[in-house]
Amino acid sequence: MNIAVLISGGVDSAVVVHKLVEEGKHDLHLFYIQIGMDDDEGDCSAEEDIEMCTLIAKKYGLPLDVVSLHQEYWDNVMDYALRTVKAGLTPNPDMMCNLMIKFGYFEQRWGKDFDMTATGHYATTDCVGGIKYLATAVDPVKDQTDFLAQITHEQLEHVMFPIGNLPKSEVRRIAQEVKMPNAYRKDSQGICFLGQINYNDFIRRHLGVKRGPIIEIETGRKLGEHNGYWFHTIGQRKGLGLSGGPWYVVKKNIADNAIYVSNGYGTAKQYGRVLHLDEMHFISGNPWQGQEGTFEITFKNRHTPIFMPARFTHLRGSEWVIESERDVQGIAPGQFAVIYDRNHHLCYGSGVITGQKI
Ligand SMILES: Nc1ncnc2c1ncn2[C@@H]1O[C@H](COP(=O)(O)OP(=O)(O)OP(=O)(O)O)[C@@H](O)[C@H]1O
Repeated sequence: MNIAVLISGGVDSAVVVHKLVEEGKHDLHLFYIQIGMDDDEGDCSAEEDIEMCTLIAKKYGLPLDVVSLHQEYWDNVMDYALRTVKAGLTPNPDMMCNLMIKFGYFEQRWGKDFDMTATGHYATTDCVGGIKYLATAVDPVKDQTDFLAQITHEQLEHVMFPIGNLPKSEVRRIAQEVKMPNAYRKDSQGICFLGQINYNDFIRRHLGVKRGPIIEIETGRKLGEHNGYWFHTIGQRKGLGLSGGPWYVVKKNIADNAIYVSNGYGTAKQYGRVLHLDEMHFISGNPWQGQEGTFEITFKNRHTPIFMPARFTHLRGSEWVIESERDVQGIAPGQFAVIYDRNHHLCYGSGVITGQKI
């Protein structure tokens, strides 16, 4: 098979290369996607990544192309992130990055010329009734299906995740055993390609600062001031600068730039059980097509190893409702809720959270 391998300079995608080479039956072509910062400052982390990718390509005698999707990234992913926070909602840039960059523009320009594209995402695929589904990784802590749940079926058909069936510890062990140049490199952190930049700095640069009140929701008492509702997300605790905490953001009022908070770890205002979804996207089609009623699922509304059991009901069009069996912390409109089967093996897709009723 002719395979395009997306490598980042990190250990996961390096082990993907090793595993595919080991299979001994593929022609591999490595690609590094360059994004760069939004100003034209040099990007040292990219230089280091490219150096690492070059060493990996040399080690296995494989071709490596460094391709740029700089403009596409800023025009799509970051524009989406800014529009979403400006509307008072919570974005998920990683989700959009996979949909639009790694499996979007990359596929259209380069991936399409190969039989398959391989990445180091922690995810798997499974075939049920002749249909390919996205499925969870064996390592629940590393599972990244919640960042992949917007991809299309066409994209899924063309992608493979060669390390999704390995625990992270095993991936590291392989990297050390084969003396991969990055075997001891730290895992990347942060949003997608933006590992190195501070997200708050980015928002500040584009949306500026606008002082507004922080109000205790139960009493209406003003407790302090914030620098703009766009810096705060429902369910968030950090960065409020209030004493006598913990304080959690439980509501935002965009019109008057007010943030509402509630005190204490167990504050009821922080939790909900009902999540309304719109724009529900099923990667491999609606698994309950033609069936009426309520379906048993598990779901996530944030990047966490915990899958929450729930019931899932179709309302109308692309609107669905999740009724969680347990309290859900920080239900943030704009975020995606990712839907899995009851055993959290198959990932069916995701929808955008529009609101909640407690
Ligand atoms: N700059 C890039 N160029 C090409 N592919 C990339 C790039 N960044 C990430 N990828 C691909 O997407 C996968 C998941 O990216 P993520 O940012 O989650 O990295 P990760 O899980 O730390 O993996 P790695 O250890 O390979 O960096 C990577 O394993 C790689 O296949």
